[in-house]
Amino acid sequence: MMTGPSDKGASLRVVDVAVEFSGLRALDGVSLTLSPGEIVGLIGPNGSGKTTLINAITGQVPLAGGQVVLGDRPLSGLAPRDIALLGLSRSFQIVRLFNNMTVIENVEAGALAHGHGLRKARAKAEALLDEFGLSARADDLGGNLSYGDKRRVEIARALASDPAFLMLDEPAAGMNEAETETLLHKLSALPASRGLGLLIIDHDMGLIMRLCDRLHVLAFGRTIAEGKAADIRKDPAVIQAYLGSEAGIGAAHA
Ligand SMILES: Nc1ncnc2c1ncn2[C@@H]1O[C@H](COP(=O)(O)OP(=O)(O)OP(=O)(O)O)[C@@H](O)[C@H]1O
Repeated sequence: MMTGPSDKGASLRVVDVAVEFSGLRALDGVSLTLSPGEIVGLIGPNGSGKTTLINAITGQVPLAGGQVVLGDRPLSGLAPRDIALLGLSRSFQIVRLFNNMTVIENVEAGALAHGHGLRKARAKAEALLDEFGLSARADDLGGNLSYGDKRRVEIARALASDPAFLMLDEPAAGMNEAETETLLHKLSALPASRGLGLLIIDHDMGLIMRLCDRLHVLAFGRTIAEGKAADIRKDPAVIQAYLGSEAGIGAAHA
């Protein structure tokens, strides 16, 4: 079993990755590097392979080609739990909380799973609940929370393991404008305060454009563009993929 996080400062590299489902190529030749301290947005139309890429990085789906490397350590073939122990944490598009556990227990679970003792896990969970404005909900059952609160608990739980890299799958989905704005500020502070690299999928282009240092764009399982948000907005291949107009990128999912 793997123990301990990888070297802080190491980059996460996705190299020429392919994933297949019953012969369908969901990802084909995708390469991406995520470094500590940066926020990369992973965007693309529905079904373009964004969630599959996170699943491939975190070991939830096997690779049909290419590799994922953390520092100089290949992750391919490792179980999701071992990849998580190396410092890769994630949230899910459909929130996965323990509905019959309290909010603080849910967040503690993230720390306990990474080998922290009870006292340290509790202290970490309390600090994270405070950071994400969830302290008043600490003793509520996970299942009784609003959708936006569930998403924030899931992010807090993912952070409880002190990850080197955090991958968030549509963290703002279902949030109202005020909740999204608060989330934006919390997320934008993470790379500097914790030195982590953040990979984020979201259909809210306002959020993505403001939050991300760089964007990586998928369509039909392939990379069609990567670069700075301002350049991506004007990229003809991206405009074509998003309903055929530049306004479409901002308006289609805003
Ligand atoms: N477990 C699976 N089994 C079979 N096909 C799958 C599986 N997971 C994903 N796919 C297919 O792979 C393709 C990419 O799906 P994926 O969910 O990664 O796209 P996405 O870009 O995240 O989409 P969305 O924006 O709608 O969440 C789709 O055609 C999808 O139907």
